Amino acid sequence: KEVETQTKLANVVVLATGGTIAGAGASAANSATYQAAKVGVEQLIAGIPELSKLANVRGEQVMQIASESITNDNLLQLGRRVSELADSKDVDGIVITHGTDTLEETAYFLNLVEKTDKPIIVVGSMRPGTAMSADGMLNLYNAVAVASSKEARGKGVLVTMNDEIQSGRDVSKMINIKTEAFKSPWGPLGMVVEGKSYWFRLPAKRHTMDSEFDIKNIKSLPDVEIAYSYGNVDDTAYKALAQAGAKAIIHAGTGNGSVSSRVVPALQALRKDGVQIIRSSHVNAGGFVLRNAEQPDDKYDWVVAHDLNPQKARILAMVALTKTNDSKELQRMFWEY
Ligand SMILES: NC(=O)C[C@H](N)C(=O)O
Repeated sequence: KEVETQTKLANVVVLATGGTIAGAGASAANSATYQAAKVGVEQLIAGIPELSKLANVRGEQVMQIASESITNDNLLQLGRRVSELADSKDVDGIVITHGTDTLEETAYFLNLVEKTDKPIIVVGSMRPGTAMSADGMLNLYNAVAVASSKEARGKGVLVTMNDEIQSGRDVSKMINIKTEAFKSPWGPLGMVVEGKSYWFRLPAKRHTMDSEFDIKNIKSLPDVEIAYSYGNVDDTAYKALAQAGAKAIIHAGTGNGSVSSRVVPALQALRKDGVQIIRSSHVNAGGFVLRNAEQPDDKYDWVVAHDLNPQKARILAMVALTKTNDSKELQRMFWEY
């Protein structure tokens, strides 16, 4: 009996959303020119017969889109379905196939709002399945392997790309033309090799079970927008975004989230009008914005995004604003998550 329970395969659901992992090109030479979101989840699963040795796998097509087109409503729809499945007794782990362009945003969103310690793995590919040396098959195999493992429980939402297990909070797409596209400034949590996971570190930030956010209590997400900074920038974009209704503006700043002197007065005025100003950095290998460095955040009542890049800062700001509009509370959340 004991042997029987030990060898019982986990039940893993693959939720498919589209992306290049479901992409198809005209020829095997097309690694970069193809259409994303073409292949259905049943075909993806059927293409990897070895999955049946890892887990009892079933698929669900939640949507079929390229991830650059994901909306807040799509995020909520996916988040709710993940939550329903996580609550179900006959589901042990969940894999989400996703386009890589916004994979880091979805993974972080789920990491914040899913109240479960069951493994949730988000996975994509850099090449369509029709291409030579396509990476989707192995990435998905690895995702199912991690989703069906007991060791992956309680580690927050994870991403399996290029044999690495990354924290969904930390990981970002750093380059768009290589299969080693996904990196975290703080390193991967582990490796997955031939269906077995090897762990090296744990996430330190609050997530899933330890999060104060719950998808079940989120009806809609507020409008949070990003304005990109560079030399010669002016305040046009910031003002336009606020006028269009943004509740918070993520300043995708240079360096330490620094703000051009041409923009500072507009941001001070917008904050006085109630818009939250959140300073992040768009430096490539990962920013690290410190409070009251470069700008007097205490004086202006601005928030800093810590090490979150602008697109991840937008996700946390949206989720946080469903609970509070107090800038001190927002700052606490930016340190803790
Ligand atoms: N590699 C990819 O998946 C890119 C694609 N544009 C997507 O995010 O859906």
